[in-house]
Amino acid sequence: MKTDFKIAVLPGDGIGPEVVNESIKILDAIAEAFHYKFEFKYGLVGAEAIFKTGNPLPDETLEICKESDAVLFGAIGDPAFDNNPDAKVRPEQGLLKLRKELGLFANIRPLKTYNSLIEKSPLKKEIIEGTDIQIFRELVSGIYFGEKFTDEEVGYAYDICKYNRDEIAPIVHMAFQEAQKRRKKLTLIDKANVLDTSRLWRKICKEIATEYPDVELGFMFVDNAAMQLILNPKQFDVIVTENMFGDIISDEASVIGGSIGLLPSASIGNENAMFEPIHGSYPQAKGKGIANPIASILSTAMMLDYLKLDHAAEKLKESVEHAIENKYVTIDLNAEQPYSTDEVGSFIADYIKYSEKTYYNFENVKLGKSTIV
Ligand SMILES: NC(=O)C1=CN([C@@H]2O[C@H](COP(=O)(O)OP(=O)(O)OC[C@H]3O[C@@H](n4cnc5c(N)ncnc54)[C@H](O)[C@@H]3O)[C@@H](O)[C@H]2O)C=CC1
Ligand SMILES: CC(C)CC(=O)C(=O)O
Ligand SMILES: [Mg+2]
Repeated sequence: MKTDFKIAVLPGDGIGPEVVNESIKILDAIAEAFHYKFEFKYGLVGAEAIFKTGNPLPDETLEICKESDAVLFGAIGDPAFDNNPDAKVRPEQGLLKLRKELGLFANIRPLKTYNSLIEKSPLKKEIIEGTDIQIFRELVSGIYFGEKFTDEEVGYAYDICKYNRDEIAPIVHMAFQEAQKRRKKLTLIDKANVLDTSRLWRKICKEIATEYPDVELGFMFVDNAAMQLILNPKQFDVIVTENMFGDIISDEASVIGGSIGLLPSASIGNENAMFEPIHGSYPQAKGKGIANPIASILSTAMMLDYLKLDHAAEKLKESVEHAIENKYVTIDLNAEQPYSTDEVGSFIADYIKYSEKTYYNFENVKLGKSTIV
């Protein structure tokens, strides 16, 4: 079994470095508890990379990612660019190019509720309790990657949305396969009453559905889906959707869980994989130690799953649940007694180390083997 892993670490901008730092702390704890070795190689991306090199995705960063077993990504984005519509080079271009170059066609965004956080959501308890959704967002095509044009003088611009079968079918298969492992319900969210691209998605979904007869396939227009997600989220099991709709509805859906700072994601390709919170660089919080690190930490758990370190991934998810159940959370989830980004990360890391050692001791005593710790 492989025990040594090369991890590319791209902290990025704003709160990116702070939350990724907690993920590294967690991986150090996992390495100690499970006897794995993680070798970290850091790369520049986003605004930080533009400031230092003029390029939002330097070649060296891409190389580091391609040579790694997995990529851990923080967030990019900076007000210097958000407030300047004339900027020709932008941090977001670095992230988009990275996803494209690594072929990360499927962005998987799980969403669930935690019993101790139910009251944190502005939505009613009976509506959200027990919500468990997997959003499969297409990540390297669609309007974010189509041809663009701006004529500032006349005030004219466009962004083209294009899809072809090869860009749609792989993620649809993935979503069907996930639904088969779960409650066997897949919903395509689209705008097929208006968009040709959406009609193509529907056609391909219907064709592929014949290969998964045990899964119930449904369709919903994105405007209705935006409403249904907060009116009745439990009707959804697995959602599959195009790039921009997936981006928007997943931020909306994060309200169900209580904070966007909880939502992780895995961006999967045929040869590479990257793990990133769904949130952005939250520049207002930069350096204040208030950012919720759990989205990054749960993205790390998804990375451990991807690396087939199942026991470590389970332990990490259990440790996060333990922190949440004990209200060891940041200000977005507990304004009365908030813990800092660093304190939440350390609490989770310590739980991994302590409880894993206890676990091994217990097992060894039971099985009569020599003690590992
Ligand atoms: N994947 C990425 O790197 C993304 C980057 N961005 C970039 O991030 C910058 C800021 O964009 P916004 O639209 O403000 O989105 P954002 O996700 O950074 O922040 C929106 C709001 O979500 C909350 N939030 C976000 N992360 C949180 C965390 N870890 N803990 C607690 N609360 C958290 C805050 O209330 C914040 O005001 C922009 O430059 C944007 O382009 C936006 C989305 C994704
Ligand atoms: C900043 C965008 C490129 C990405 C985004 O909002 C996301 O992936 O959630
Ligand atoms: Mg987004």
